[in-house]
Amino acid sequence: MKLSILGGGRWGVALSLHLGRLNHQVLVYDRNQDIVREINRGNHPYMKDIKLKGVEATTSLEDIEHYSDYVIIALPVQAIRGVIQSLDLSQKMVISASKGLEIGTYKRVSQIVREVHSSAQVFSLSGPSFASEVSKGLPTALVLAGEDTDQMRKIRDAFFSENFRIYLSTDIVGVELGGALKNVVAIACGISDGLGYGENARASLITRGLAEMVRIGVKLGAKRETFYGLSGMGDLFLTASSPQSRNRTFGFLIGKGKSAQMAFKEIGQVVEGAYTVRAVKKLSEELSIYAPISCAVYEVIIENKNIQEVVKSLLLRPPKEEFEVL
Ligand SMILES: NC(=O)C1=CN([C@@H]2O[C@H](COP(=O)(O)OP(=O)(O)OC[C@H]3O[C@@H](n4cnc5c(N)ncnc54)[C@H](O)[C@@H]3O)[C@@H](O)[C@H]2O)C=CC1
Ligand SMILES: O=C(CO)COP(=O)(O)O
Repeated sequence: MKLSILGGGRWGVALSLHLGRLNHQVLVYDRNQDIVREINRGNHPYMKDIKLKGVEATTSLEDIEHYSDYVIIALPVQAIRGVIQSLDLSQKMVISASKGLEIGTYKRVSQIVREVHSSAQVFSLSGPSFASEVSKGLPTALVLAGEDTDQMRKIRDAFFSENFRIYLSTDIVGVELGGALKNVVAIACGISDGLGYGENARASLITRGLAEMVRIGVKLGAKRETFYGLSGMGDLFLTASSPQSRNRTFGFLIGKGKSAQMAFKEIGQVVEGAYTVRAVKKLSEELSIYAPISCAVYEVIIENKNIQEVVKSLLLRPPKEEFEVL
């Protein structure tokens, strides 16, 4: 199969290597000439010791348009609308592998794609999957969500390997929201770790953060159970507890006293939760969704409020009266 990938960052390249190993032909698009050159010369840091003939890269969106009916999106979410407006995706099968919400519109990636290209078929690939591990072919399990189950099976079969298990879901809302919302909770966990609050605090944030993700998700039309699977709890657990995560690291640096600007600079890669948090804050206000952890993250990284005071008011908020499962 031929597939194109929008985005030659860590995730786009890791996916291209996985697909290349399965003998698919892959064309990666990125605006950065240096990345495109590295991929074409086979000297990208992820390509050491891997020689694949079928993986190429381009800076031309026109090349992408003519290459394949299957287009994977692995761009930072805030860049997606701008890039796909310059492409005709109307007859394409679009697989979003990006995780986040668009600032301003609060839209999920599949909604952005459908808004720009109403007849495109859109799927979401999500779950616990650090790019560095996928690039090395280490075992990973993901969820592919969408509406057209025949097409989903076809994509699943093309991507599937013993080290890349794919489960299917028809709850694209829940799968996309799980991938987007967990990044904000991971920032909260990073802040807590950076402040030295310990593992009890982190476990509580993960668990109550999941409750918050469920509340937001259900209100937006997702199925509750989806958040207890790979694309929800699975990815939350990975991102919130691993030093490999950019979102957790971003929070960690802030907990250690750095400003958001300094933390962005130090990481030098996309930190999706730092954008998604703006959408979550607005959604929680407009839809009256109780999301104290995400709102605390917003106060620290966007409003620059005193971190100790934000944490204190988070911990001192009144106990919940109602009985809950979580
Ligand atoms: N890195 C990971 O482990 C995983 C990342 N993801 C998701 O994939 C998406 C991309 O993440 P990464 O690849 O890690 O980011 P990255 O920071 O490594 O790379 C982003 C790439 O996008 C390119 N780019 C940015 N704006 C562009 C534009 N307007 N036009 C063309 N190219 C543009 C940059 O040149 C860069 O190569 C994010 O939504 C992330 O949450 C999902 C699963 C795993
Ligand atoms: O989504 C990811 C792993 O599933 C990557 O998380 P980070 O963007 O925080 O590194």
